[in-house]
Amino acid sequence: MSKTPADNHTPMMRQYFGLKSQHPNQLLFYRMGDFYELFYDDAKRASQLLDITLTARGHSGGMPIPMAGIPFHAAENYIARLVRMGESVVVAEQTGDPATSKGPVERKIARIVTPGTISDEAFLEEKRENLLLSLAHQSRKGLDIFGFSYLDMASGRFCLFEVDGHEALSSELQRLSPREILISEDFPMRAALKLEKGVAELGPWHFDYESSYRQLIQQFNTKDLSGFGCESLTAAISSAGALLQYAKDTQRSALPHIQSIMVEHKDDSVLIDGATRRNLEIDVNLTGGTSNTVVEVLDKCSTPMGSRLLKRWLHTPIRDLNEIQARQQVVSELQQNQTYETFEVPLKKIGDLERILSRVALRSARPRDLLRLRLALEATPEINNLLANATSERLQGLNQRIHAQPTITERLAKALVENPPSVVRDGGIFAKGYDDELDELLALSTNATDFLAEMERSEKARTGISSLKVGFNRVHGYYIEISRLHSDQAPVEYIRRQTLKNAERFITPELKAFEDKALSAKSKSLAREKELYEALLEQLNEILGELQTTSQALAQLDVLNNFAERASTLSFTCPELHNRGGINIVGGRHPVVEAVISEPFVPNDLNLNDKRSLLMITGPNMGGKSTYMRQIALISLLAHTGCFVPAESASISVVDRIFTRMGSSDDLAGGRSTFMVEMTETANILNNASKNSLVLMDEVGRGTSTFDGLSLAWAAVDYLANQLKCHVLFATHYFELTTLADQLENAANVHLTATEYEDEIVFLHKVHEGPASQSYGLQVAQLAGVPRDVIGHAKQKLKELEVITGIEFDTNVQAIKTDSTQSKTKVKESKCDYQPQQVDMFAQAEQNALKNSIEELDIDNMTPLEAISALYQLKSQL
Ligand SMILES: Nc1ncnc2c1ncn2[C@@H]1O[C@H](COP(=O)(O)OP(=O)(O)OP(=O)(O)O)[C@@H](O)[C@H]1O
Repeated sequence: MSKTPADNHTPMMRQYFGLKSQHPNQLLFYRMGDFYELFYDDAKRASQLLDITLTARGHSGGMPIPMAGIPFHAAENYIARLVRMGESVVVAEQTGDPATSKGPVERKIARIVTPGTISDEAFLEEKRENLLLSLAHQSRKGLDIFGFSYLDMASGRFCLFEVDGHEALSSELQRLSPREILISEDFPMRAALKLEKGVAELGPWHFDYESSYRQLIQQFNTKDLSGFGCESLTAAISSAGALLQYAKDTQRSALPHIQSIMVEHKDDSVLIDGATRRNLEIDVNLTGGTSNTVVEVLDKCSTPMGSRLLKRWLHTPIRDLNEIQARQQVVSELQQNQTYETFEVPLKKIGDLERILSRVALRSARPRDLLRLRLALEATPEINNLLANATSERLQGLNQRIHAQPTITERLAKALVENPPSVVRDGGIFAKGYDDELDELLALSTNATDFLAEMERSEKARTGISSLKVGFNRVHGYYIEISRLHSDQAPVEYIRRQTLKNAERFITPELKAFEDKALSAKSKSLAREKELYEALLEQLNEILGELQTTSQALAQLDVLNNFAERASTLSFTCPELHNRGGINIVGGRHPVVEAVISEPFVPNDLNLNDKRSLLMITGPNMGGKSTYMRQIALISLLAHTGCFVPAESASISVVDRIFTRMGSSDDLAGGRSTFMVEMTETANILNNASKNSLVLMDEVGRGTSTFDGLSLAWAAVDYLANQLKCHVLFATHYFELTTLADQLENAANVHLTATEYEDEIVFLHKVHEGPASQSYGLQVAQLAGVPRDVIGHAKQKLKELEVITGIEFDTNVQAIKTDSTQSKTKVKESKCDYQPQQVDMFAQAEQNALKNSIEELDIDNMTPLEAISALYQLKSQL
């Protein structure tokens, strides 16, 4: 930014600084004729981000002005790119007339585009909600309380809730994955949030509780907030006030589509922390992409709003049995006779009704939005008809909420041309016959020549003057010209306008009226179209509430219909949900792995109950342990959304939380090593799991030394089984832990099988009772392409360890084939008898080394000093 005193700047730059000072953190697009120009730091930043030329526009205050320019017709494209990068853009338009302006043309901020407040279709991702989140912090009774409120501007969905603690804060941030976050400048956890892009820091007064409260009651036109059940959520209310004001400022209008505020109760949903959400790859895979995710397999919704609602359901599984069962009933009903197919066609016509309605409310809907709205409304009676025969209560309820709107549908059909333009500005929106005045104006501007020729013909006939002509000139406008010879025959109502050498020119009241109309017909028709358009929006806004209800019901119907289609296509079954404890699954499958692999997926059972609440899972590398555990979590998660599940049958007790501690990744940016991350996640589980939680832990303890790791894993299993008594699947390569499972009353061992057949190892991916026998680590390493020399060396080393420990290891590294289709009659399963190997092996090796060291000591020839130092050395080997 320029450091020169304002007085030294040109008047235009002074105007620029005036506008810029109101938006210091946003990129200011300053309109200059056919360009938007950015100056100083904004120019530098935009040129970097958009890869556009950084140049200079003259001097001001004695210094060159860095400038980057964008042609105005291409601006939307650049703005969209910037917003996607998390930037906010402020557009200043010329509002004065350059011809009459003294000094710089007047300019005003015309719009503000920020990542979290966009509603324009071009800027939005179809299947992703675009959330603006606001966060406020309070310390209450020594707890860190975080007030959340978030708004999906493109649908008007506005929610709030509170959580305590940092873990919950980051978990919620991950669940909501907002595009823009508002925090107070004094928000204490700014750094811990690790937020860089899309964070707007506002003055603390924006979060003032009293004014926030007022903001909210004004928005909803209520006396207080008790009707929304959020009176006690003071931190959340503070955040919501800041959010609402920010949203209004950016839209520069009221927000009529925000009609209510919803309180999220954490007890209503199955809590899923950030790590679990990542591990389960709900809509984002572990590498950050969207392929091979649950959503990819599950989303065949007919409308974008259905796709977005589906994601929301998957991220917020519910615990209310009645609600789950209501959804299940609908899925069953729609699945019968493939009823879902009949809904797909009309649902596809509904399109993105939800977002169109928001643009209607914000008065930013485009003519094509209205066309799509019309098509959507035209499809609703068909859906009503289909639902008329529904038997489930939920479907009947949805039918009542889907309001066909014959009056407005008819009006839209009459109003709009077949192919409306993309913007209102250029007109051409309304069909002939919709508005007489507009028709006339359009006829005037397009048929002026016809009108004049017709007038000339009729006037000639009426007056009998053959030399009569109707013409136009810029100075005098329209006229009737009669040659001097015949001018005295002009009818009395002809008013003389101009006398030429050989002719007289006249005007008539009719021609004058035509002139008035024709000259301004174009601008008048545009103005009339705008007027009609606004009236149409106004009329739509009068029934906005009903339209929103309709669109919400249609989105629900779409998701449930999609569940029915998926259940049929992918052979999912309806799970039984209850509160009796335990999880029983027969023939369960992993929905994503099943869809991806070319071989048939091997289904597996699960039986967890009070007497068997913890399963210790062992088995060879590549055996399918992680897949098995993840499939249990996913089946459980899907069941809590009302979706059917990939299993032959499933009976699942409602869980309060799903925890997973799987895979390993470090968090170098956050200053945490792999082991630290692993332990933080473990601590979170041990501190927060309850009897009703489902806990999946994979290879806990492997990130540190064998003994430390084993001891930690041992103690964790003991705590989970004895203290927490939750449902636990614990996969491990520490075979020692299988003895613990034998000792614990409510734990059992299961293992995944592999078998050797004709010098080949075949992974059967089948879960059996009892512990596994070996890891096949070297074989898997060879399969992974570890060089033969290294495998050979490893085999040798294993042999040496065998000699030291006296234990015989399996070094028979054969050619390995992962073929689960191998006929089981041909293969002989490896025995599953427990042979403690790994840890004992190291323990034995260390004991032997210590023994050798003692034996090597020549005590007779040692000085006392040498003896004591040898003793220290031995002790250090313990
Ligand atoms: N039930 C199954 N049916 C068919 N293929 C399966 C099954 N389970 C796993 N697989 C296949 O085996 C591969 C390895 O599975 P997974 O990663 O679950 O093994 P793991 O036992 O966890 O291995 P590691 O101990 O090395 O982590 C999967 O990528 C999948 O292709």
